[in-house]
Amino acid sequence: MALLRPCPSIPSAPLPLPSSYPNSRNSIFLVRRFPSLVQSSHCRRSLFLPKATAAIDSQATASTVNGQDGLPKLLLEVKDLRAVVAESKQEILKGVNLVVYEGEVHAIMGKNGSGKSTFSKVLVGHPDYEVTSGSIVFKGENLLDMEPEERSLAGLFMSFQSPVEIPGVSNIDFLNMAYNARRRKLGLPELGPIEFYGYIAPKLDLVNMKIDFLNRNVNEGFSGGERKRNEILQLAVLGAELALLDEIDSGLDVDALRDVAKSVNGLLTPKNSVLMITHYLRLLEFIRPTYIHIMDDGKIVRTGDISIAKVLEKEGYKAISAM
Ligand SMILES: Nc1ncnc2c1ncn2[C@@H]1O[C@H](COP(=O)(O)OP(=O)(O)OP(=O)(O)O)[C@@H](O)[C@H]1O
Repeated sequence: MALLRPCPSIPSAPLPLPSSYPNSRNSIFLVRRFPSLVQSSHCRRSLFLPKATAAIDSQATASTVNGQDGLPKLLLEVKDLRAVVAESKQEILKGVNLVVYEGEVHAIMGKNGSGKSTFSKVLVGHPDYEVTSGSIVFKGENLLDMEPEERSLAGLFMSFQSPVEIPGVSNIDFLNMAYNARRRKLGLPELGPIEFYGYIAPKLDLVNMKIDFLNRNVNEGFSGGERKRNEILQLAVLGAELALLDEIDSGLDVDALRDVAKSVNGLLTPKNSVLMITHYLRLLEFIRPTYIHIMDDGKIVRTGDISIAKVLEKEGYKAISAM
């Protein structure tokens, strides 16, 4: 809660979200992840000006990664990770091991219910799950010691399988606050609404989104494809070192899939990494993974290259277990 800032015009509690709201636990999680956003964005709602100004160059991503010896740096190391559903104590992750270096693209595939989404949610600190043993080290720091918001500020980004709506918070305010939270963490000055508009406007082209989406409330009334594009816009704005993309291909038509994949490829640099969850080869043909992992019953049971996905597409998971 270190970033919680007072806003004179609204009460200090986070936005009330109706308990019947679809994905309301995820919404609450989002609010917990960025407690400062919701409050501050109320203060700034009226400040958005629809005219572009000069683009502001972001230093947010570049300054946190180094690599003096020229070798790729270890970004994420997960060792024997076990996790249970917090409420029922049912074990979902049963000893996950994974190593991600900067510049790599990893894909996790696996049958429905094998634990893929749970794994990515545990990485970002979703409160539905408790880690019972194992370790997660991100950029040399113990991720399990960090609050969800700290993880995000440290450079971890997650796009949800079903991106949530945030009623009453405009997209541009949300993104401006999230971006400024990251800049504060990096010791950089915050961007005001006009400067931020200059920063974000060129990124809309990258995800092929119309400008009016910025003034709409976060994901409210967005189609499935628009939500996915909006997630990638968030990623483009925040510039994460490790992006966890959970089924960004689901519900996309073929053109939208190509657009979203192109946007993700446009964000890849030798210094950042992507961990994507998918069921389909078609995404992996657009975003070529360095490694493909197969998850089964809460563990990674196979790791290989694109040929694994090809076998899977043709012959199903039985063929993988026989390999
Ligand atoms: N919060 C929860 N409460 C109860 N059960 C849960 C919870 N989260 C996950 N599970 C269970 O854990 C198992 C793994 O779920 P998870 O969503 O991680 O699977 P997945 O591999 O991502 O599946 P899919 O491919 O269908 O998206 C499932 O049996 C699911 O029902």
